[in-house]
Amino acid sequence: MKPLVYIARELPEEAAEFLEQHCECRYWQGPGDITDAKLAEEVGEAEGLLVTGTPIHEKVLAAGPNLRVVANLSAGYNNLDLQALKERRIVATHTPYVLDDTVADLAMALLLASARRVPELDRLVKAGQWKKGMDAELYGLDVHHKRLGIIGMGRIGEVVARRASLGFEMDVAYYNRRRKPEAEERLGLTYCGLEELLSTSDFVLLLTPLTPETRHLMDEAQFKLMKQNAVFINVSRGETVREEALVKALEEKWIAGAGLDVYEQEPVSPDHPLLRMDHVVTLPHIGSATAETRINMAMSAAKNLVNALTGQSPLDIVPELRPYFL
Ligand SMILES: NC(=O)C1=CN([C@@H]2O[C@H](COP(=O)(O)OP(=O)(O)OC[C@H]3O[C@@H](n4cnc5c(N)ncnc54)[C@H](O)[C@@H]3O)[C@@H](O)[C@H]2O)C=CC1
Ligand SMILES: O=C(O)C(=O)CO
Repeated sequence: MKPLVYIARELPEEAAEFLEQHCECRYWQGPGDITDAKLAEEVGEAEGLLVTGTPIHEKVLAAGPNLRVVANLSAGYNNLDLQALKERRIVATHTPYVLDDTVADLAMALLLASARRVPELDRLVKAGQWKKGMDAELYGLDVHHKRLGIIGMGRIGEVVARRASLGFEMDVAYYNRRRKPEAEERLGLTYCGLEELLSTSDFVLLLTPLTPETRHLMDEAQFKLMKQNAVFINVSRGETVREEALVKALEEKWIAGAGLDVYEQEPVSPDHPLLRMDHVVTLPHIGSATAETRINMAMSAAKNLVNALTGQSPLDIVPELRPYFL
């Protein structure tokens, strides 16, 4: 008999077909995105769950007595209560590596768009406001040969660093939980403390996971350290930044601008002050959202789910749970 799995989101055809071959699949039918409360109602006898971002905590796990695996269709897994999973001996997986290039491209796109004011000037042209001779107040900032400070030099951080260093000849500095001498050598990176990184970088890119240590890592004190002509880019999770502090930093011109893919509340409220600022580029959490990469991520999550249910070791067990399942 095939194991029963509950799929809490839409999947590309390839991944759905693969899962159907190996599992009996039940799907969330909507409306809208599933909530943790709804998931607790739906899980029933399922042995496996496939989710993106839905909070998975004790109440959800307790509602599914047969659960053996939670496959998270994303690289970040801050939606998972790891302690509850560990106590119930339920393995959890994520989808690293397959999205690194795509997310790094998006980080560079945000950096370039913010520095060269691409969305703002696009709006100006389309509004028929292009006058001959460009006002100096619309000039942007150079990217090439500037200093990029990356906070969180992991898989994606390294791919961004390669683009910035080799492509744009930027001077790349980084701050990380641990130093990476091999990457320093290969990519010409400079390691520095957080304060030094913030006070010397022209662009600051946040790329850490969301954890209790990184929650509100960027607060008033950190924005105050940044240079007045520096730009802040966030591609990690919204809650790594105290948004109120970012708004203040932008309103009071402690920094020159920001490029954001993620927010404390998603979708961000339409009346959020950040959306009224021309010097802020806002994207709707699309770091990995290309057709090709979303298929690869879905296949990765599906294979992890099937492996776990058929007694093979899943490839991408979240690091904190590996010691208990490998
Ligand atoms: N905007 C988007 O669509 C996407 C966002 N992400 C976010 O990016 C994050 C990073 O992804 P990866 O590079 O794959 O993860 P990773 O685990 O390879 O890298 C994270 C790095 O952050 C460092 N780090 C962790 N805590 C830290 C701390 N307190 N201080 C300094 N450094 C710390 C780690 O040592 C590691 O080097 C994900 O956890 C996710 O939240 C990932 C993919 C897409
Ligand atoms: O993978 C992730 O962590 C995302 O945020 C979406 O791709």
